[in-house]
Amino acid sequence: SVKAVMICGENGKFSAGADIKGFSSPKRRGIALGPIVSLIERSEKPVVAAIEGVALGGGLEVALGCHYRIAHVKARMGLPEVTIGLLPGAEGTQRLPRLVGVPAALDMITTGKVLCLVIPPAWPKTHEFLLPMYLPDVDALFCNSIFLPPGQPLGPRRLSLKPVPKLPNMEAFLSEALVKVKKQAHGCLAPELCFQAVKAATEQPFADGVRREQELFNVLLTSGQAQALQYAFFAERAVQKWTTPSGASWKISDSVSLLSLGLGTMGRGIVTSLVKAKIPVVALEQDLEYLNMGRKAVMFLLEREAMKMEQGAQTLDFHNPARLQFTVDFDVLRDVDLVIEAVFENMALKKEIFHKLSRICKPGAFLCTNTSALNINEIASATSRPQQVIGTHFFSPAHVMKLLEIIYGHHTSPTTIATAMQLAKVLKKVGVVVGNCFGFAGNRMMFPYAQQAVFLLEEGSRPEAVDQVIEDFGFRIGPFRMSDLAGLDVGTPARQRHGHRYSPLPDLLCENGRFGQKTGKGWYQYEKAGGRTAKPDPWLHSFLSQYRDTHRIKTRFIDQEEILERCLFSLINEGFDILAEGIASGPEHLDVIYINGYGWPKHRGGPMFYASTVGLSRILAKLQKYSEAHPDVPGLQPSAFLKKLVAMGNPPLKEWMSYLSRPNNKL
Ligand SMILES: CCCCCCC/C=C/C(=O)SCCNC(=O)CCNC(=O)[C@H](O)C(C)(C)COP(=O)(O)OP(=O)(O)OC[C@H]1O[C@@H](n2cnc3c(N)ncnc32)[C@H](O)[C@@H]1OP(=O)(O)O
Repeated sequence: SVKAVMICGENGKFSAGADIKGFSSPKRRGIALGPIVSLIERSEKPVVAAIEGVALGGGLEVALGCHYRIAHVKARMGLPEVTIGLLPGAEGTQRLPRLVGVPAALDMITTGKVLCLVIPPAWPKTHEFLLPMYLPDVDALFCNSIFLPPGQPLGPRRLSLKPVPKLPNMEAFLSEALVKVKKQAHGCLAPELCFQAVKAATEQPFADGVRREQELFNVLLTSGQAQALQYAFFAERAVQKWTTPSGASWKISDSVSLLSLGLGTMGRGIVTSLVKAKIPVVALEQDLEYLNMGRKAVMFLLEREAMKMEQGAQTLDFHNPARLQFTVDFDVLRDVDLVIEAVFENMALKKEIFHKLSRICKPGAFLCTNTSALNINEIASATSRPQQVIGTHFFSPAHVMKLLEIIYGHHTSPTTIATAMQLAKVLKKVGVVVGNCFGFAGNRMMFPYAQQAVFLLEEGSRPEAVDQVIEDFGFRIGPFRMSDLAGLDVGTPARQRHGHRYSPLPDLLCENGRFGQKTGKGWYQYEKAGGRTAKPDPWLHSFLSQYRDTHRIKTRFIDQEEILERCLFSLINEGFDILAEGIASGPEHLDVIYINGYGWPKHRGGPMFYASTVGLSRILAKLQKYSEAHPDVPGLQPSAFLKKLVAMGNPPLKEWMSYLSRPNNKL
């Protein structure tokens, strides 16, 4: 007597797909979702997927096996398997191209992007709750009637029986698409295998395509990259859970007002990011000329962001003074709830400003500093409310980069930490709480990495060789291209001495007017000042030779292994010290910082996860070897904590912190 079946989710969500934890569980072995989807499709009774909230991964694949799909206007759909190192392994790579065509299916499957419904303006508003599923750029077949026509044969509704829509130039299209996929993958395997699975749909009958999908799925399932990406998925969520026994919290509501102080590069990005999050913001500068320059730059950024959004400028509402105001009048400080200071990186200046803030701001206001390295306690000491002072280290460009490093000082209260974490959440950033030390967690680990890169040049390597190795590893940009981009005159504390070997090379380049891209010359040469295309520079090569001759440094050939290990293992080594000192509360925190703030390739899981896959004993042995060969080079002497973990038999990453006796009392 059943007429039709409707599959729906619970609590406003259709399905987030397979349980990601299960992929590494032995219980999962042998269970497959594809045959269940096929069974649904073969049903003699019509089956409808009613999609509300998210339909992701295996969830969307179930919907693709149904004969009809209807969706709530706010539904979000996607096949994000590629982001966790897999492919849609429940026949999704074969059904989706049959439904939406190869270009749209390839785009969804190889990027994992999650799509919202785009409702054509002409559609009646009366059916707001359940609308036919409609995705942008998609074949009209995707829009189904919400009424099941009685007695309609189900054959044409079974996607597996449909042909993949032809393209006039399929072969050319696929070769171009593969080039694009490889370029964007930066060494990650899953996008290319996703591509291969969709390609199979264009070449083979459904059943053969499914077999190919399974083969490729199994390759990915057992790959280290899938494990790294799944670890990163859970690590990102774990580090954002910050609670205190007292349950300290702070809500950012519409009535809260924030002030950003300083409209340099960082301040501009911070203001843009606050406006994007719809938080009322006042932008304050000390000087009218800087204010006007800053205003122009912020407006430019906001116009660009608005263009990317569906309803554009209207949604951001940034011409409304109640939402965004520019001023040089420090009196506005009296009314704001939270200040983010982003002035020049200079302790005396920051202290002067914090003293002023502390005098003018209302007693409850939180005072955040966007320093990237300076001592939070010293900044807080200039105020009468050190408990409300905290570091909020944004990464450039601040309206794009996902990381917010949150640094608590000696006196910072739990409520202040909770506030900064809440700020990160509202800004859709990943907030990671760390302790106070020079460079905090992220930059402190970056210093030895940058230092090693320069030492390698002294010893015989070239910027392009070092960058190539690091980029082949998966970083988007190597240390020298990055240095040229940021500007060589932007203080990299890699030049600090502390009684160890120090390389003056970056300073010498600055003395020669080579500040990087902005002057058209740095570690590389560029087509013009401000140019972006880095070319190896013969001038630099002969400068390096002369430098080595002057200092009687014997040039030697440095292989790729040494470049990679000295740069990355010194960074990881510093990470072990940071953990031992309680600056970060776990290796996951350092990994999330590196993936979201420093371009560490996600498919390698972050530096500490990578260390666990390389093996701690190997890392220790290599550090010992390099530090013996270069006893004067800082950053290569193995961390005591690393040695301890090796002595304890190389325990798994999740147990590392249990080998430390000093618990971190704030986190
Ligand atoms: C039976 C055999 C099956 C074989 C199937 C083969 C093919 C199928 C493959 C897949 O389906 S792979 C999974 C694809 N799905 C995803 O990648 C979705 C991942 N999740 C998200 O994108 C987001 O979590 C969300 C669903 C959009 C919700 O985001 P929101 O910001 O609202 O909350 P979160 O903090 O992210 O998540 C809450 C909570 O839920 C956990 N979680 C979410 N999705 C999954 C999942 N797919 N598996 C396991 N756990 C998941 C997440 O970790 C959070 O947990 P807690 O931190 O609160 O413990």
